[in-house]
Amino acid sequence: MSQLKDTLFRKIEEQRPRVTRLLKEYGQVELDKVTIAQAIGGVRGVKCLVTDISYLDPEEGVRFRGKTIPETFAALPKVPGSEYPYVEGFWYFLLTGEVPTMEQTLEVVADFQARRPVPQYVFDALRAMPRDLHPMAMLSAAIVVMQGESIFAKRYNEGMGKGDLWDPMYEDSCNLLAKLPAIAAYIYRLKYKGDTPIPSDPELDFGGDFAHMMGIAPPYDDVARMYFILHSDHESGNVSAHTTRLVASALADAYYSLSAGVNGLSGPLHGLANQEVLRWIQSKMEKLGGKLPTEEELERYLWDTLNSGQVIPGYGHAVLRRTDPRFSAQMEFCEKYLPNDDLYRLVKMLYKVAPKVLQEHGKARNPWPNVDAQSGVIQWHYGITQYEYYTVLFAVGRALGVLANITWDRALGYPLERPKSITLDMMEKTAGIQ
Ligand SMILES: CC(=O)SCCNC(=O)CCNC(=O)[C@H](O)C(C)(C)COP(=O)(O)OP(=O)(O)OC[C@H]1O[C@@H](n2cnc3c(N)ncnc32)[C@H](O)[C@@H]1OP(=O)(O)O
Ligand SMILES: O=C([O-])CC(=O)C(=O)O
Repeated sequence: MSQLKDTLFRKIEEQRPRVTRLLKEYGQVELDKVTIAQAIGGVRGVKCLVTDISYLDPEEGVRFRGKTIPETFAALPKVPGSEYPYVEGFWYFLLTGEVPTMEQTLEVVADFQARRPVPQYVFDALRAMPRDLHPMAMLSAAIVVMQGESIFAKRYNEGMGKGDLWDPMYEDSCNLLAKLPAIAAYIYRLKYKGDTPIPSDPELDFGGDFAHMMGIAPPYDDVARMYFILHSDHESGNVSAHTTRLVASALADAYYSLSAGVNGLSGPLHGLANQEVLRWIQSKMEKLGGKLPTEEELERYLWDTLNSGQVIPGYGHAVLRRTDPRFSAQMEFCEKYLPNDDLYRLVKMLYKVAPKVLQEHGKARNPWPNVDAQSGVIQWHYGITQYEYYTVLFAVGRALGVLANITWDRALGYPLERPKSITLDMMEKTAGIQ
């Protein structure tokens, strides 16, 4: 058994009695109450999910396994000559909560390299799709088309007991993760680079190989590592994480579950917002003949967008109540590597103007930027100007978090998710209206 799997199993055995005790001795303790506004309003704020992979504090932002973003970057082993950690070491950390040594990290790197080859039929399937299909639809289809590879589904059909299902879920998760960079890069080169895929370099790490297959020179390898880690997890109530987990709760395998989660990420209020930010900015610049808007022009554009009933993409959040630290982490990167980039200057101007406008508008509970307000700019700078592709990058990162979550869900024996619904009549009766 690998050191990662061994450590994971030890951690699982530590956590199982905690769940059993909570259920048996404290199962009736109330965690929360649900109001009518919450039931109608997307279950906002109701504490009814459990995960240890990450936690989102409204003021502080996300912590992965208890560590803030800067703490996470500082703690994990770095790729030699790079400023950012191995994605593989981060996977070890997300799964186990332990910071791996360099040796443990390199074991995962080698394990992922061995799992990396993508079945030819995935590429054939991608080639058979309409070339103008959205890259998120291509990614979701490429993931689900591999469902026949699922070890989880095989073991389940062979009658494997519930308590052991975490093992094939872990195996499927590692297999899927290791293949995602090649699939994502293939989609990019097929759609936007004249059908010129670049084969994987078996010596490279997850982020390095992705940059290589995209055909983009360093420091894009570090951009990829940073990007995948930043987008990985945001506790389990967000649409992509929750969808993945919900589907997996019916004991669907990782291929079905991740494909479903990727579909959820494709909504413009969720992961697609990063493409929308660029689309929104570009549309203004086109109207100005390619010029950057002034602060006044930008403010007017913000009001025009709001007055036409649309949202300002990249701003607001269902949980956060301050600037997203993932936005700040990317801003730090921009300050260092692309301080004079026009688009970055515009994003900074937007950061100055938009919160004021949103506050004055008075609807959004959080007028501050989220991760999506910043991430497209970096990609654009390194040549990925096809903004409809940005959510694919988000999805590769998000796979780390959601696959860690569903592995743990099976380890802790969490059951089928099935909240109760009521009718409007019943709700009115409860409210004393009828
Ligand atoms: C990775 C991620 O998923 S991060 C989020 C990415 N999404 C975006 O950036 C899209 C723009 N933002 C939004 O649409 C929202 O802020 C969401 C979807 C992220 C959160 O939604 P909610 O939790 O419902 O936010 P909130 O409680 O603040 O909403 C209250 C009102 O303010 C509006 N509002 C919230 N954010 C914005 C915004 N950026 N621009 C305009 N209006 C907004 C909501 O649409 C809602 O209006 P309504 O009462 O007419 O329905
Ligand atoms: O937490 C959320 O609801 C949305 C988000 O930022 C993410 O999933 O990364």
